[in-house]
Order: sequence, then C-alpha cells, then structure tokens
Amino acid sequence: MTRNNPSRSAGKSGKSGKSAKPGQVARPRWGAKPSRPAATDREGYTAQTAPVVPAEPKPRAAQDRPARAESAASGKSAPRKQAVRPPKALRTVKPARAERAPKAPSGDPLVGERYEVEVGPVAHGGGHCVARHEGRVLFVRHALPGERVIARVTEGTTTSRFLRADAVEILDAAKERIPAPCPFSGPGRCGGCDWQHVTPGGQRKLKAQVLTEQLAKLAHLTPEEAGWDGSVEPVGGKLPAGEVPAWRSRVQYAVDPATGKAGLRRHRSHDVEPIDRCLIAAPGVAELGIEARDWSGVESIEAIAATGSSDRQVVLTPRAGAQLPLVELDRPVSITRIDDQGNVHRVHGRTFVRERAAGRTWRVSNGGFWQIHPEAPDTLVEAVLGGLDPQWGEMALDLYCGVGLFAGALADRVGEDGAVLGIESSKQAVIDARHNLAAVDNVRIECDKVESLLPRTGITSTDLIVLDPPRAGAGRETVAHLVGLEARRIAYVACDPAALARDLAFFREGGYRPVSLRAFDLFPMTHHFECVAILEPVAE
Ligand SMILES: C[S@@+](CC[C@H](N)C(=O)[O-])C[C@H]1O[C@@H](n2cnc3c(N)ncnc32)[C@H](O)[C@@H]1O
Repeated sequence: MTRNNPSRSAGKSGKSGKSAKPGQVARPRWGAKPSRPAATDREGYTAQTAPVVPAEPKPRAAQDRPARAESAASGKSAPRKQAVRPPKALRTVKPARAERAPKAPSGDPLVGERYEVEVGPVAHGGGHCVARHEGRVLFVRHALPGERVIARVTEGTTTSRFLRADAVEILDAAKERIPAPCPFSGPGRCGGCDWQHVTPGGQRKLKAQVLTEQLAKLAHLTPEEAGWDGSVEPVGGKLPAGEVPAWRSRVQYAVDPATGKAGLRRHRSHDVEPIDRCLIAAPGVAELGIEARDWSGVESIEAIAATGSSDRQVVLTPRAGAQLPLVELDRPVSITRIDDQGNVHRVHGRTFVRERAAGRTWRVSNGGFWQIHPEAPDTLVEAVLGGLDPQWGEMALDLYCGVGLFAGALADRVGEDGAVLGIESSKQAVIDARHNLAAVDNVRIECDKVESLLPRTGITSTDLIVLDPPRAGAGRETVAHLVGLEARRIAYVACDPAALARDLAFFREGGYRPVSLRAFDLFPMTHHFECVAILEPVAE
C-alpha cells in the first residue's frame, strides 16, 4: 500500500514555531524544554531461505511461562520486581468458574521418556530446535539442526500438542557443536545460557535463521526485501578459540532458600542452580564475589557493574518477612533494597550507577533499564544515527526512551534548531533521563505510556522516529499512529525478532518499508539478539 502524504509532496513543512503554508499543518515547538524545572531527585550470520518452523505454542498455564532467567537475558521484558502476594487467606477469592480454573493436564505424563530423533531447524524464542516423533512436535534444547540425538521429555503428556525435551545423548553431532565451557550448563541445569554447546559463529548462524524465518512468516519479507545482508554481526572483537565473552554487566541471581547460596534459575523453573562463577558475567560483576556469600533471607540479587566508571551496585530483594543480612562485599559497592511493595531503599552508597557511553555519562537508578552488553549502547546509537542520518533542525521522537540514550544522540545531531521529544513510562527512568540531559536544551522527556500520550501530544508530523519498545513490540495501534506522523525515516530497535516482524507488517500496511536491517549479537551464548531496522515511506 502506498501512503498518501500530501504534506510531503507539498515540500517540507515549516520547522518548529514557523507558520505553516496554506494546506500545511503548523508544527508546535514540541521539543522545547518545559517551562517548569526538570524533576530532580535526591542525587543523582549467511541466512538461507526460511525453513518452515512450527510456532512455539503460547503458554497456557502459569507454570508454562518462561522463567525469569530466560526472559531476563535481553533485559527487556522481565518486570523488575513483583510484589510479594499477601497470604492466601487475605486474598480475595473470585467465584469458581469452570472456564477460569486451569485445566489439569490430561493424558499420561511423558516426562522422562527418551526418543531418538533427527533434529530440525532452530525455533524462535527458547534456544530450542524442532524435532518430530510419531507425529508430535518436540521442542528440543541442547541440540543443533541436523543432529541425531536422544531427546528426553521434560514437559508434556500423551495428549499434548507438543512436548519439550532436552538432548541428553548426541548420536551424530553438528560441526558447530563444542564441549560447553560452562560447568553449570546442560540439560536440567542453569537456564541463563542456551547455546554454550555451540561455536560463536554457529550461534550467530542460528540467530540469523530465526530472524529469516520470522521475517518470512510474520512480515512476508525475504532478507533482501528487508534490506538485510543475512548476517548477525559479532560485537566486542574476536576472542581466542574456547574463550567465552564476559559481557553481562547486569546479572540477576536467585538465592536457594535452603542453602542461602546465590545461583541462576534453571530453564522454565523456579529452582536455583548454585554456581561458583558465571562465565558470561562482566569482570566488574565477577569481582563482587556474589557466589561466595551466604545470602540467607534474600530472594534475589541484581549485581550491576557500570561501564566506564567504577560504580558497582547490588539490588537486593529480601524474602517476605526476612531481615536483610549484613552485607559485606570485597570492594566499594552501593547496596539497595527493594521492599515487598517494590519501593527502593538505600542501604549503602548510591541508589544509581553512572554508565559512560555515546559521549556522555548516564545515571541509571535502582537497577532500571540499561543495555546489558557494555558495547551495546554505542553499537546501537551508531546503527540508529547511521540509518537515520539526522539533519540540523530536524524534529525527532525517541519512544520508549529509558534514561535518554537515543534522545541525547539525536539532540546533538539535530542541533539547537531541532528538537527531540522522549517518551518513557517508568517514572524513575524519566527522572534519570531529565537529569542526564539537563544541559541539553532541545530535549524534552515526558512520562507516560507511548500509546496513551502520543495521540494527546497534538504532534501531527515529525522528521525522525526512534522506537525501542519492550519485547512485546509496539503493536498495531501505536504503529498506525506513527505512520500518520509522516516521518522521513524511522529506526526500530528490537530485542525480539517476532515482535519486530509483526510490527514491520503493520508499518507496511501504513506505507513504510525497511530499507536496511542490521542484527547484532549483543547476547552471546543465549538465543537473544538485537536488531535495528530503518524504515522509509514507500515512494509514491
Ligand atoms: C528496551 S527499553 C529501551 C530504553 C532505551 N531506548 C535504551 O536503549 O536505554 C524499553 C523502555 O520502554 C519503557 N516502556 C515499556 N512500556 C512502555 C510504554 N508502553 N510506553 C512508554 N515506555 C514504555 C521501559 O520502561 C523501558 O525503559
């Protein structure tokens, strides 16, 4: 579909504050700083044609939901904190309705059954590959396409539409298979990494296959049509063979209640795999020695090592009713506690870390969102700016702006004649963004949900848009609103290839197509990766 864009064919509309020509919409000077002072707080791979891969069914019951270790790898989806539920007796009991009651699994359990299978293509979403046994689909972890393995069932019954399984014996190994460097990985063990058993190049090939398949299935685009060369770009330089990249600047540990030992959650489980060391943790995290302490009374620990500053922070969530233990760590570190209402309390030091990236220092408070790979902010900013090519005097939107990373970069490029509006729903992130960009006159940050604020801004057009939504993507309605703003270019930063492909289809309906797409291996050893798509209006 071609966009009907009268203002574009009439020439560029006037810049902020200038009067509109007849037939054009006057642009309010929406990027200017608000007159009130900014809020402050107390301180401060090559892909082949797309294989046909069965979709992983959506979770139906609560116990089917992916565990935090998996979803947290990208840092985008998992909620920071869930308030502890009140004791059962205090909860409001809803009337029992047959359709609301979770269905008890029917059929006989197959867990523990072992099947010899030929492993098919990698599937989106869980670090697993697809296999078939006697007409049933198996999602098999710890396997690689083309392998022949013994798969042991981990979930499912005789009536299940699909089964989950782990490859527990490899009969014919793929050439990309290596011995897992991490002693805590493998069937039934730590759920933090998916592809410890795969060469770095093999991991990127798998990610490229997933992206190719999602683009074909959900956006009906070939790599060429998406402007993608089919590669997932490595980030962080080449490592000697056998060495694991230590990239995680933020690690979410869980604590085994029986032993008080910190570890990582097993795949799709709340059980804790105690570890001595996480191989992919950044040196600044490893130095904290979290795994060596007794954390009795603590439910979870987020360990953060800032990049470009010596700031270290641990964010502790105590168990309900437990006393926070006296925490002594080997080096200066800020300690923050989150109570059962989700409120943040300073225990020691600062409640934030200072991250250095893209030419600025960024304050990030309370374990709020920040890209996890130390090279991610610069890599993504470079890809966004390179794709958008912002011009002096242009107007830009940074949607889902976090603490202001892309807004800051855009502001520098559009200059004082241009303007940037950031929208972010987290109050603390907005406070941080306003603090981080306080000296930048042409940026304004608003706190609200993009979908509810955008239609109320009165903004009818813009030159550039960056959107970096959470895992679910932006969705049809928000995309419909964005295409109506007639931006010259749009940069879509995505951590989930399925959400990206779905939204690309919505953009296509609205007359925008991807002119370039890059994929970055910002989450090595896991199935996650990040994409930057640049969209332009289809020529009229
Ligand atoms: C993937 S992060 C991107 C942050 C930022 N662009 C960066 O790279 O640091 C997504 C952000 O969107 C925010 N968010 C989630 N849902 C939102 C919504 N409906 N409207 C506005 N912001 C939202 C989250 O709080 C988070 O800061």
